[in-house]
Amino acid sequence: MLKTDYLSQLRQRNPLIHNITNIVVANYVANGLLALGASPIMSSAVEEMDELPAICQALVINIGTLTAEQVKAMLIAGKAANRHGIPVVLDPVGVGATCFRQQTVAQLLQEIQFSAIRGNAGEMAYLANVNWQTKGVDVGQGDADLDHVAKKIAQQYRCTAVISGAIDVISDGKQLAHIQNGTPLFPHITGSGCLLSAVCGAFLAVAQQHDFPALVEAATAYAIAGELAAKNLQPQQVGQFYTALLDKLATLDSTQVQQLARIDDD
Ligand SMILES: Nc1ncnc2c1ncn2[C@@H]1O[C@H](COP(=O)(O)OP(=O)(O)O)[C@@H](O)[C@H]1O
Ligand SMILES: Cc1ncsc1CCOP(=O)(O)O
Ligand SMILES: [Mg+2]
Repeated sequence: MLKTDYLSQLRQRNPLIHNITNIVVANYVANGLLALGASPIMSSAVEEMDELPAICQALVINIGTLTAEQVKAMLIAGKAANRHGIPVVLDPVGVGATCFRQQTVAQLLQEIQFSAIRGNAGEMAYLANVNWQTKGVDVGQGDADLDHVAKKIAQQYRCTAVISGAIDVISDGKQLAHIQNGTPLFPHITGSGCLLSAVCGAFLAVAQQHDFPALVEAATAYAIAGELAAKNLQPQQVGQFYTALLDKLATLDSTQVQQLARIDDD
């Protein structure tokens, strides 16, 4: 049962969301945030990383196509965001794939306080040091206890962990929520997880530190937008889904989200 309506506040307040993200999805994420009612700025120039957190309401750090220059930018921006008290989201894209990603994520987690970490089960199992067969940036294979993984990450990094998948698992280290909404079409477009991480940032931007309920609503609203976008589409109509998701993010309303939400919260 969803009792919050941060979506309406997001639409009213149009929060400015700073994204340090990857070259694969930047345009799609910007359009997805705009459709939802937020205002995106995509930037990773070290020259402006100290200034942006003063005018933004959240920062989203995504390591998808990481460079040494971007690492510097992420550290400056993340620390400045902490000083300004704005929420920071980490999307550890493909963290298990290379040493560079592993070392960078370890440093980011060491030096920046994140409000949320959002990844697929492969990425989050890696962060929890739990066995999983990762596959690049995709989810890979495994049978880990994702409730344990989410709680462990949330406790270890004093944040809220969002593990996306057929069932999203969200925990603040104590509470747990399982979101059944979504569509199998999601994993067939690139950027679906990166956009979810940015949507998490937009909801945190208006949540006044009520992170857990805001992230439950963010993941539920996003999954429902996908469900509605996938209606009447064939499994191979991935291009239609890609654009229909933007349309549904633009037209989604809180009543729909509350009516269609399928959440088991413990
Ligand atoms: N098999 C699935 N069935 C339904 N929804 C899914 C499935 N896999 C992922 N999703 C949804 O897709 C969105 C992106 O998550 P995911 O694909 O896990 O991220 P990533 O692209 O980082 O791997 C989330 O809203 C998640 O709930
Ligand atoms: C394919 C790819 N390679 C580096 S980043 C990226 C996009 C990943 O996007 P998502 O995690 O949302 O699927
Ligand atoms: Mg991803």
